[in-house]
Amino acid sequence: MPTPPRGARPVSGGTSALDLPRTPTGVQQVLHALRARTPRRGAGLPAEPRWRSEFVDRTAKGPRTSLRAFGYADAELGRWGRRVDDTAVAGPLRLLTEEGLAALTEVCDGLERAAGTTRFIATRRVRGADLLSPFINNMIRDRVFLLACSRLVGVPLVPHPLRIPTAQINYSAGQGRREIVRWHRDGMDYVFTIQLSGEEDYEGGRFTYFQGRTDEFPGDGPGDPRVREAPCRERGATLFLHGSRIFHAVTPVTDGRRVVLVLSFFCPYFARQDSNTFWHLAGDDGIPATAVAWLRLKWPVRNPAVDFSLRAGSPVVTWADLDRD
Ligand SMILES: O=C(O)CCC(=O)C(=O)O
Ligand SMILES: [Fe+2]
Repeated sequence: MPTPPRGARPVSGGTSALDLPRTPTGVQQVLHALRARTPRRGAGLPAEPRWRSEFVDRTAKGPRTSLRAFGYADAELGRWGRRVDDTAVAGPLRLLTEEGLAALTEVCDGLERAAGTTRFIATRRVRGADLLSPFINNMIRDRVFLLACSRLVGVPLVPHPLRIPTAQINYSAGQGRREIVRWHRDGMDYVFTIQLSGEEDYEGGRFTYFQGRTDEFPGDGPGDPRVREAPCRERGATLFLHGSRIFHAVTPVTDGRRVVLVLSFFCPYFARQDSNTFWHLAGDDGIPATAVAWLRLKWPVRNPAVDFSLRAGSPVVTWADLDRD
């Protein structure tokens, strides 16, 4: 059995996490795509603070677990020369300073009024938050921020060129509807979550993942010891997950309010391995918006680092940039 990442512990409540529903597949997934609409663009959003590069904590460091510990074989890992794409989980850690975190929280609170629901994976959320917020846009396209993220994962990262799923804010409240994140794996390979509320703000809402290969999920069924909780309930806690290779879910928020920013990145050098499928994306955003984004992702390139950075509206990040100055 693979060893749990440092700091991870079996999910509290034991078997209950595996009872969460799973994201629809097959015909149900196509039905979601037909019903989904392009995310709304809200007018009249509140003024927000300005992003500053100094908000990045350049000393950010934290525990790291390899995809091998999830049962993936060497031959299944992406490679570019001697570099290997093998980070499964990194963190939790703090990526932003206290001041940066306060500013980001203010921005995401202000965007809540633009939140919609699709019930495909998560309930209430804002997709394409960087298309609404100059702060989030400048943050995820800031070279200092991108270098910090790239170094934590060990591969060059730029914002995902699909754009709509690049920056997403999940809001869950303990009243009324049962707000959960179903068991799923992301279409995205490189996903960071930043907690914008702390454990004092809500009950439940535990980030849960399956420490095994995706084709082994749901493993031995309820009570599988590979279902683990990531210890990231502190405000500001940032967790990297190789989203497409790890099943994960969030248990229901039963009281209070939980807000999480989910950022998806892309490694230009591994563009061919990008795990998104058309229908997974269309289930969230509808077919017309996905068709346009899909072309942006799949059109052939000459220099991956340069071309995909242009497509993502980002500064270029190369392998050489991973080595500290
Ligand atoms: O809300 C969270 O903590 C993570 C949600 C998630 O996995 C997702 O939106 O893909
Ligand atoms: Fe996810």
